Amino acid sequence: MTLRFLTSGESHGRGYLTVLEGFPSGLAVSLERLREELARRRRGYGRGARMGLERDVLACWGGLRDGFTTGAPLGFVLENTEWEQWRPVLDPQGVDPEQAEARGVTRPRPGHGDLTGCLKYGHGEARNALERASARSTAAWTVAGTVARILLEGLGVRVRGAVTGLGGVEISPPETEDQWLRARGSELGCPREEDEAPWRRRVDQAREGGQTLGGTFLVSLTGLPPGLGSFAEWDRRLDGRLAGALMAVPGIKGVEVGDGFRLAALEGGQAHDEIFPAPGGFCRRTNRAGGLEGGMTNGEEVLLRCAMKPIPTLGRPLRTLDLRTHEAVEAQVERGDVCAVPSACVVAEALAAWTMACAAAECCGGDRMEELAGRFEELRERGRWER
Ligand SMILES: Cc1cc2nc3c(=O)[nH]c(=O)nc-3n(C[C@H](O)[C@H](O)[C@H](O)COP(=O)(O)O)c2cc1C
Ligand SMILES: C=C(O[C@@H]1CC(C(=O)O)=C[C@@H](OP(=O)(O)O)[C@H]1O)C(=O)O
Repeated sequence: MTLRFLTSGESHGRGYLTVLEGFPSGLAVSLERLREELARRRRGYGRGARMGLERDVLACWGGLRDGFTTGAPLGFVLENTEWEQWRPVLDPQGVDPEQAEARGVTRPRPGHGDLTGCLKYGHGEARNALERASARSTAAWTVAGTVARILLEGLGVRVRGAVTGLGGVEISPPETEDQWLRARGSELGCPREEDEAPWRRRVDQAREGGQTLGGTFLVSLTGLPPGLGSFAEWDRRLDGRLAGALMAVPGIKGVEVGDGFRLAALEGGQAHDEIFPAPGGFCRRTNRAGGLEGGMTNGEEVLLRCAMKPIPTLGRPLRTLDLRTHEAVEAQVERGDVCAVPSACVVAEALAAWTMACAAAECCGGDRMEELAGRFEELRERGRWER
């Protein structure tokens, strides 16, 4: 069994549809929980005006009855509350030509999908491209990922995230459970209060200069048994699948597993996590591998670090070409975010959860949650190896 999801929708369109398939019956899914993660995804000092104007209005279309999955495909609708204003520009059956022209984007923004989207799909201006390239779609992904996260929680697996750098101001990763918890609730995704003020100053400084920022964040998954994923084929390797999922978050340019790039400079004797006997089994004293060896979970914490590039829409625009006149111009200035790293972290948590839930479902199968949970527990037992 595998899980899959598809979405349809545009950034300023009517909203997003998300259809999820392959979930077992009997999983308790609370819409409030989905709304909580959607609210987290909107967070962040440095997000633009739109976050204040709009709400994520979520409804379930199918697959849930009285709070439990039935085994049927799950459908969710996320309405865009600004749709009526945009209808003349984006109506599926007849737009107002004047309004569509006025909202055309002919000066593509370097760093966004505008130019290549036009070339690829044959559009004369970038409205169609940016509507689907926009990270607004990550709200729909967050819905799917949160259902996966709820499934993982039912198996005793936890997913956490924390921001570790904004605009070059790096901080140390969370060290305690309280710091992870603080990061979860903080609008900056920040594990420690004292680290927030320098980040806010950095965002203010960028905004005043018409600039934007990127940053770094961590995603952690704990409570995993050894043996999810496989080395049997390249596309079953879980490190590749997780990195691919996180790399798909708009703006992410780097993903590191465990000590990642730092391992390259070490000798083997310093780089690997030695295995020691422990009462009833074995243990590790380090986790440089980030919980993944041979394309499989090894039972340690899975730790992934992502780097996000600065937002491409700048108040002080970059040089580009006009798609109609081919003259050198400045890129289109749209309202936008100065920094979206804390939001991207929530999306990455959701996609990491999705990928891990797929691996769990593939490994343990089952039409009912109790079957999946039972087999997952067997895997855990096996992994204990009398630990
Ligand atoms: C939550 C979130 C919000 C974003 N907000 C904006 C924005 O307001 N303006 C913008 O130009 N890019 C924004 N981006 C980044 C673009 O979506 C991204 O840079 C673009 O899709 C190209 O990324 P890629 O080259 O990694 O695919 C945002 C990204 C995320 C994850
Ligand atoms: C709407 C969201 O993010 C949007 C992602 C985005 C982009 O270009 O990726 C551009 C901005 O939209 P607009 O140009 O309409 O202001 C963000 O607000 C969201 O996260 O819900």
